[in-house]
Amino acid sequence: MSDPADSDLILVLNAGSSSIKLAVFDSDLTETLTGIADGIGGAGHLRLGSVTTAQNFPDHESALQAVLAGLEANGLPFSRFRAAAHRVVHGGTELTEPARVTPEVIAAIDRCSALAPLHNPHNLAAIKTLARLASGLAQTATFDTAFHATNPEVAARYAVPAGIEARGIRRYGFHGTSYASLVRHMPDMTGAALPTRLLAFHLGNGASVCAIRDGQSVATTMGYSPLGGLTMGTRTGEIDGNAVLRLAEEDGIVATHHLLNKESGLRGLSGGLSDMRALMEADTPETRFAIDHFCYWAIRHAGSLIAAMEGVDAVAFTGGIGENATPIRARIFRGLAWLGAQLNEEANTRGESRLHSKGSTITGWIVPAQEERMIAADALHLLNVSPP
Ligand SMILES: Nc1ncnc2c1ncn2[C@@H]1O[C@H](COP(=O)(O)OP(=O)(O)O)[C@@H](O)[C@H]1O
Ligand SMILES: CC(=O)OP(=O)(O)O
Ligand SMILES: [Mg+2]
Repeated sequence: MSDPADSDLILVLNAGSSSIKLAVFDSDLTETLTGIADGIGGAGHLRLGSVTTAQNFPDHESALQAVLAGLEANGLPFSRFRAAAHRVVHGGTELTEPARVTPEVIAAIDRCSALAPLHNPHNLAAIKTLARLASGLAQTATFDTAFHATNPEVAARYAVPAGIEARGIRRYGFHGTSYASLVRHMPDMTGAALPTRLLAFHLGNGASVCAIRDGQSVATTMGYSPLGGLTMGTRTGEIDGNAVLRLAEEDGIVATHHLLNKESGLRGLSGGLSDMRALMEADTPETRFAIDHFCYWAIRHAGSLIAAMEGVDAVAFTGGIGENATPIRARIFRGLAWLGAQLNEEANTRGESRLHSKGSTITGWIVPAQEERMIAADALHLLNVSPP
């Protein structure tokens, strides 16, 4: 047994569709290491701290094995960790709070796998692999859906009969870990209380917008799965159900699933590129249209969410695009000019956290996504409340 004083670190794992992000935190929530294994499914990379090596990752299992071997090589064997804390994308209606991983929680996550097919199976695989390789290690899970459990029923329900709703066909919403961390950290950043009506844009590969009233989610753009709402890197966003039915009938369910989740969105519109930085650099008519589509739908959905919270006091941008894609952020903020939003162009170009100009009736902010820190904080809370 290692000295418990040596095993005070939290390992956070965020297993996505093609990457596994990791972060290590100490008991003061200081981040001591970050890394990523990406390109899963082919030729990939493992980055730990500032060191990147090219590696082949045929599947998630091999990527996770490489992550764990890399941690060990960096003096971080399992015995140094107090817990492994996971981002789990879909918690359904059963898992609306962070949880210690137990056989019952694993079974509940499994039941949600069909609802988030690009994410949950990988989240679960990481949990099961760690349970096998480090059976004594405590594990916790933080659910992306949990933050939206406060949505009123009228926002969460689809207009389907009760029997269909009872089968779990409802709007859950995602990126909740990111929105929860935004709510927690924004007052420290701005030096003011959290705005009453906050419109938060999480713009990454997956993208969504959330209406946050008094710190609680009241509406969001994603629905039953992370496919709905905004135009995304490879996902359609909103699409008519009958169009989906026709595609499934003509092309089959597997091909339609792949099309909607992996070949659409920016990739579909641009003819191949899903990465916003690459799209901006390419600057062709197709990539320009794809970017127009992304911004138009972000603004149009924003209008719906603003109506749901009866106005807006502040706008926050987070995620890889929200934090870094200067012209995209500018277009979306300018898209709210009809409400009195005025961008400070220089501040936006410099990537400053405060984006609005003096006369703006709505404040605008960049708030870096801190999903991993949130997940580690949840784990520490769970461990301290109910130690193993
Ligand atoms: N400097 C940048 N300029 C424009 N886009 C950027 C920049 N940095 C990152 N991005 C974009 O952010 C997106 C990835 O966001 P991220 O939040 O990391 O995604 P995810 O966590 O969903 O995989 C990509 O489209 C990427 O091109
Ligand atoms: C829920 C979701 O879309 O997550 P990501 O943006 O990481 O793909
Ligand atoms: Mg993300």
